[in-house]
Amino acid sequence: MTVVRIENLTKKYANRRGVDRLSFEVEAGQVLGLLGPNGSGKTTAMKAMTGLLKADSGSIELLGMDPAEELPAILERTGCMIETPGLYPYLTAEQNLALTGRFYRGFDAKTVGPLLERVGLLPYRNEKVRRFSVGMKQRLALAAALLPEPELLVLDEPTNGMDIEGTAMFRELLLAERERGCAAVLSSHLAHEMEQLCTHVAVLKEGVMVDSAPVAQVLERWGSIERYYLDVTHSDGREIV
Ligand SMILES: Nc1ncnc2c1ncn2[C@@H]1O[C@H](COP(=O)(O)OP(=O)(O)OP(=O)(O)O)[C@@H](O)[C@H]1O
Repeated sequence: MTVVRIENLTKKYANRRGVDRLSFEVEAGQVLGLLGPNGSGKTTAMKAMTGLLKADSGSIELLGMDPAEELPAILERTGCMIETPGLYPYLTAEQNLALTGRFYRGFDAKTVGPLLERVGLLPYRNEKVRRFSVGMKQRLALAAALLPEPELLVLDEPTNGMDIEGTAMFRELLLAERERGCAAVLSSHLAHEMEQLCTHVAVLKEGVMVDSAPVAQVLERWGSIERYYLDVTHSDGREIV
């Protein structure tokens, strides 16, 4: 099943930066990694595809639906973690998840404890989020994204600020979600992490997708995502490594 179908997605800010005619598809059980230098348009692409930003043109289909018409139905089945996590600082970790969970039909409050355990926050469940570190907030935002048992995850630099245990936890968790048939789009600057998590990668440069490929093919031809990335982003012949 095709979970994400994006065609010619364009979103330009007033300063003409943004993304230009992006096209990609993600099937159930696939994880697409967006790579690209700072400011290349990864966050903009993720915001535009999930309706956080209104696209200028192009077509977006998520879970077989058009977000312009059926955004609530899509969000019911989607977990998002884009830029600053939308957490309530004066509530505890547990209260945050219980409150966010109420937005999802069929939410069972009994799932909150196991979810906090999955992201390693069970010992902190009764602490207010305003005292959390950056990595702890990322862990909680990840738990919130998993609340709806998503069929689609959209994660912008999810391991930013996470410690080594956190990144290992994230890897196990995403691989389990992938195994379950969940589709994901994620961005990261960690090429090695992408190799472990993604089935496909796409490289953005100045708002344009300059290349995309299945990870297996990248590893076969380039040996690593880092080499592939450096090759396609510096294809003007300059030596970089
Ligand atoms: N609200 C905004 N108004 C104007 N320009 C913006 C806005 N948000 C982003 N941009 C510009 O759009 C371009 C793409 O930004 P975006 O945040 O999507 O990049 P990114 O690939 O996610 O970067 P990073 O790797 O640093 O997170 C950049 O040139 C940025 O300066």
